[in-house]
Amino acid sequence: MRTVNVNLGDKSYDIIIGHDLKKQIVDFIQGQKFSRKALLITDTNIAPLYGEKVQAILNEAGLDAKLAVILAGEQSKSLACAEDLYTQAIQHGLDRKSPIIALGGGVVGDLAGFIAATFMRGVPFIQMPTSLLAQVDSSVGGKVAVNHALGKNLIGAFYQPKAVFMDLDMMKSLPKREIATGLGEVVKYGYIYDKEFYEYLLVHKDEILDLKSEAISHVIARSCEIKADVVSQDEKEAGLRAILNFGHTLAHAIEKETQYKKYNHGEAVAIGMVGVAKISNKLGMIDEKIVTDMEKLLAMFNLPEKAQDCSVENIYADIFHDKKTVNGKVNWVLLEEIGKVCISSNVPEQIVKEAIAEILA
Ligand SMILES: NC(=O)c1ccc[n+]([C@@H]2O[C@H](COP(=O)([O-])OP(=O)(O)OC[C@H]3O[C@@H](n4cnc5c(N)ncnc54)[C@H](O)[C@@H]3O)[C@@H](O)[C@H]2O)c1
Ligand SMILES: O=C(O)C(=O)C[C@@H](O)[C@H](O)[C@H](O)COP(=O)(O)O
Ligand SMILES: [Zn+2]
Repeated sequence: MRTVNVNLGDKSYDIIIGHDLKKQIVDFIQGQKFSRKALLITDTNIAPLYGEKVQAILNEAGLDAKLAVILAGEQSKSLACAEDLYTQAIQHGLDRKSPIIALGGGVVGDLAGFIAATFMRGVPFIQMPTSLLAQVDSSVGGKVAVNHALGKNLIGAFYQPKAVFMDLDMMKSLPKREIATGLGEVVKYGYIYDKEFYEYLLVHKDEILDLKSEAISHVIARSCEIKADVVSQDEKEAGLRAILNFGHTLAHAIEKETQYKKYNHGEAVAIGMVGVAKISNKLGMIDEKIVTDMEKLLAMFNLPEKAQDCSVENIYADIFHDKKTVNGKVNWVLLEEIGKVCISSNVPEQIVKEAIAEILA
């Protein structure tokens, strides 16, 4: 078992990574002053696999947790779905000290966290991520949100969980495509922060894809350490935290333009990273070889480098809804070298449009 701490003063919390975390979960909950009524939010794929098992653990810890099951998929990250969950929380009798527990991938985590942040102006929140993407990224750092028709994650908050419990055994039921999507965010950490980690990914790619225990737990723990390190320095994205958005300006536009159906988030991030690497190359910041090596690494992890069914004009229009856009200027996270990025709002329109054209199939 490994523990990574997210150091945020009185909002600090632990990420517990391991197998069979029943004891850790029970001990943690019994050490809190939670009310008995709780809401365990999960989705239609995860409920039959782990819903009752986790409900029983919560019960053993003294909670009366109602299992609330949302439809699996990005479409559920909506205000309509949030409204239904508020109703279930009220009907089950939750109060201000009642915990909300997210058992699922990033969709469940972002949505449940949004409910926890807003229900009764904020109730305790616990993350139990079940997808690789959620374990390496979305369950850590406190970004919670739902989507708006005009863009991704536009309605949300920064709301930290009280604890994150990652059961590595849950990875066994994860479809292969979801492993790849998680690896999209993992690759991101190498490029933005840690060249050694990037090299580890290259050397150990087969063990990672086969979910070999040592390799996958290192990948998850190192990803959490990097994210915790960044978030601890800049919880609310005043500056540094924007590096975690590497590739996301284009990714979110691609997801929206394809109605969140064609590309998973991590796949869109892969394409978006190629896009910003191309922009960085066109600006003379990096050699073309870094871009082609990135394409090769992503392909090794079964990730796409080009997006279908999008137009340059639509993607270009969407990027202005990005949360890093200020006064009509997009703040781009650009690559300086492997392991180092910088932020720049000074990228000519022509270069952006050329790069977008090159990542569209
Ligand atoms: N808050 C953040 O910091 C942050 C970071 C990255 C991504 N995100 C968000 O996360 C979402 C993507 O997360 P995701 O990739 O986990 O998607 P997801 O939640 O849709 O999960 C992917 C699929 O895998 C299934 N699944 C999850 N765990 C499983 C398991 N153990 N066994 C079998 N099936 C399982 C789900 O039911 C779903 O069908 C996006 O909305 C993205 O914007 C948020
Ligand atoms: O935690 C962060 O900060 C991130 O940017 C992590 C991203 O992987 C994640 O997709 C995030 O939700 C995107 O943030 P947003 O502010 O662009 O919605
Ligand atoms: Zn992301």
